[in-house]
Amino acid sequence: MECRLVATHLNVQAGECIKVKGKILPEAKGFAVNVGKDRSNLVLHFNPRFDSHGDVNVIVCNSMEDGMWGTEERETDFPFQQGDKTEICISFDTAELTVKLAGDKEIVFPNRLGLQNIEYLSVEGDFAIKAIKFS
Ligand SMILES: C=CCO[C@@H]1O[C@H](CO)[C@@H](O[C@@H]2O[C@H](CO)[C@H](O)[C@H](OCc3cn(-c4n[nH]c(N)n4)nn3)[C@H]2O)[C@H](O)[C@H]1NC(C)=O
Repeated sequence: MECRLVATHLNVQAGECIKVKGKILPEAKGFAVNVGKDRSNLVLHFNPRFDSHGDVNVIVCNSMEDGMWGTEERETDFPFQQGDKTEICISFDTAELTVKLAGDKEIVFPNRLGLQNIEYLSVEGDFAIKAIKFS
């Protein structure tokens, strides 16, 4: 997937929120928002798939530790449409991450790495970023 943004040396604390706002491309196959310590240690790979890797309209969440993927968790309640504007808010504590989506939908994913702060953010794939907000 094409890398759209990489932010490093962040210091996002538990309870704070990372907001990613943008537009899903009209012919999107998928996009991903990754947060963690660095590119090889992701506490969350949040990957909506419209049609990629054999998945259609599925959100795949996973972690990565020392470059090795963990076990995927999949969500088929899919609140995204190709061509739409959308906003994703990621917050976390030492136990879990919460991803707030459109329509008051939430996805909770375990903080498998036990991270107490987030230093790394990347956005990949068919997504045109409008704004990134840390609050
Ligand atoms: C059925 C047997 C094989 O399982 C498939 O195995 C594929 C390869 O691992 C899985 O796709 C990967 O799933 C990952 C999340 O678990 C990622 O979405 C990965 O694509 C994005 C990606 C990121 N990165 C990456 N490397 N380093 C960093 N920071 N990012 N490398 N590839 C995808 O290529 C794919 O989701 C998985 N499918 C199932 C149903 O399990």
